[in-house]
Amino acid sequence: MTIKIGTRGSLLARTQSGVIRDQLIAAGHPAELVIVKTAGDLSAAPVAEIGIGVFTTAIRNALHAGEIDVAVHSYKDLPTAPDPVLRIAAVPPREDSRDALVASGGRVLGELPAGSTVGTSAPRRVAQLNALGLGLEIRPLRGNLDSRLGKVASGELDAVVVARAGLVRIGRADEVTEAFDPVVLLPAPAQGALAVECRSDDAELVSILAELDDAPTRAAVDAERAVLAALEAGCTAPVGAIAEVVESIDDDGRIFTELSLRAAVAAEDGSEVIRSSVVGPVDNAVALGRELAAELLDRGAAEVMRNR
Ligand SMILES: NCc1[nH]cc(CCC(=O)O)c1CC(=O)O
Repeated sequence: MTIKIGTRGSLLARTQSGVIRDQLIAAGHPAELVIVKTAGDLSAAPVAEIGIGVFTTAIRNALHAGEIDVAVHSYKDLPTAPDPVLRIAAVPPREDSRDALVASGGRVLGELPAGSTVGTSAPRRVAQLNALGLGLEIRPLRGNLDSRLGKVASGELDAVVVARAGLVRIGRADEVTEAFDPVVLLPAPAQGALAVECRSDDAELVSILAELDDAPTRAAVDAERAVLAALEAGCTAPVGAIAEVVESIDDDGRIFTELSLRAAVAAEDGSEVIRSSVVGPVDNAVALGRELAAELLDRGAAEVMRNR
């Protein structure tokens, strides 16, 4: 039986699903891509208007209906609420999680004069860019990566901000003029990671896909998404989070691994940013995320997010 992998039709989606297909084939499991159209492909409206799950609902429906066996999602596009009959059977090793600037003339952010136009529709990016106080003119931006980059090439915009992982996957990482340190721009929870999903009752596929799982990546995205879920915020919320498995040394000089998690909530006009961080056991990722969210809420995160 050939494993049917459902994917969106964009170059990015086909490329990242193609990598999973090739890995399955290499492991001796015949597999093929099936293109599924999603609401996010049919509308150019901002994601905040079309709603959470615009890129993933149609693909999940195809999985429910048995039209496909596996779905490959950009993890950050998935709603935080788990699907009762589906399972994320693998989270492969993460690509670069950082946001990236693509500016004309090879410029970095600090070289853009006040009044420069920067395209992005993600409230999280808008909020954090505004908070830098550089006087940038933020312009709405949607569509596939190719058309976004085209707006810089054509001179319509001075720059755009996109996920670096997307450009790496489609072979255009060389167009990045600055990759933002998370201190400047905290990425979306799970940015740069993939979620490989199948029906939970498909035991054979669950175990085949488990081979593609990367435990440190899974721990990191679990923590980041726990922050988002506990803030009751979706993928369009002005919430950034990044977790990394780091090495620490205990009192006896022994090296051990821990999960380091940072998160930020920002008002869309950039007037307020609340940041916090926590370090804890890798096997406690979700609890760590909830702990950090509770601290952000204590410090007024709900108020800041409402201020949009
Ligand atoms: N919201 C759309 C989306 N979903 C995943 C990626 C990029 C790849 C990734 O983060 O894994 C993008 C584009 C972007 O944010 O620039």
